[in-house]
Amino acid sequence: MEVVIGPGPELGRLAANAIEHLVRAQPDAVLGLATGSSPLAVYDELARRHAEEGLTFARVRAFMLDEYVGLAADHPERYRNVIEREIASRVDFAPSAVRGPDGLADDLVLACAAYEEAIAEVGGVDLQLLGIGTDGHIAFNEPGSSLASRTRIKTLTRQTREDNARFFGGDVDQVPQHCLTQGLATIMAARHVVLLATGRGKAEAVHQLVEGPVSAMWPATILQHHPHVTVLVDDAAASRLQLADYYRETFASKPRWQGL
Ligand SMILES: N[C@@H]1[C@@H](O)[C@H](O)[C@@H](COP(=O)(O)O)O[C@@H]1O
Repeated sequence: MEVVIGPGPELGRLAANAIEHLVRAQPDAVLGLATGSSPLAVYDELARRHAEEGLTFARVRAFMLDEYVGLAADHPERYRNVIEREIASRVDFAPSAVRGPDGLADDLVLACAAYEEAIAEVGGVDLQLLGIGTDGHIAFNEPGSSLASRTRIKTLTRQTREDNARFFGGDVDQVPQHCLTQGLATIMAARHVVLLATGRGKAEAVHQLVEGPVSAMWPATILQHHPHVTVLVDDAAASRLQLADYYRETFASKPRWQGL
């Protein structure tokens, strides 16, 4: 696990570099897209590079991490619409190149199985962007999630619904209770995981992710078993890291050709 500590915009550029490097080398790469505020700097940078530097996503396929159950098709906070707004509409993905779990399916169990199959059919995710919840969840894998889980229905914790209420006019009751989410094993199958976290609210989750014992109580800790994880954090999110100085020193002396 590589930990990079730096200012927010720099983190966005580093993640965008990794994506650009992948997409230029492999134009039909498969990206994993995350919602939430953490990846927004990355999406802004990718949109800029598309507009100004000709970075193209014309052959890229993309899979979303998760989706609320039951939000109307045109609800602005439905993750499918969020991804459309924040990135898909700003670059040149082919129509239907971006897929997400169907939170409006009549048969949600079947929809989850179909989603796993769709990811497998394209050969899996090459680079997965991730945020992290204050309780250590990734995608919507709440504490207690099976470390071997696959895409399935989950119930959101009160904490997550309160954290996300800001997107629903501050009203926690408007935040759905259920979601469909890639499982921890689904995420672990991605070939490179790039996780972004900023702000003091994420400091404990980041500490557990990087330095805590692997435990379903902090689901993100499963990433310690992944061979290629990049954790991009600002000073505030890094403030509880015991080995912060070592991570800083390591990154400062890293050969630039190595990339992330
Ligand atoms: N399902 C999403 C997660 O994928 C995201 O990582 C988390 C953190 O969001 P933010 O980046 O806004 O703090 O929020 C939601 O719960």
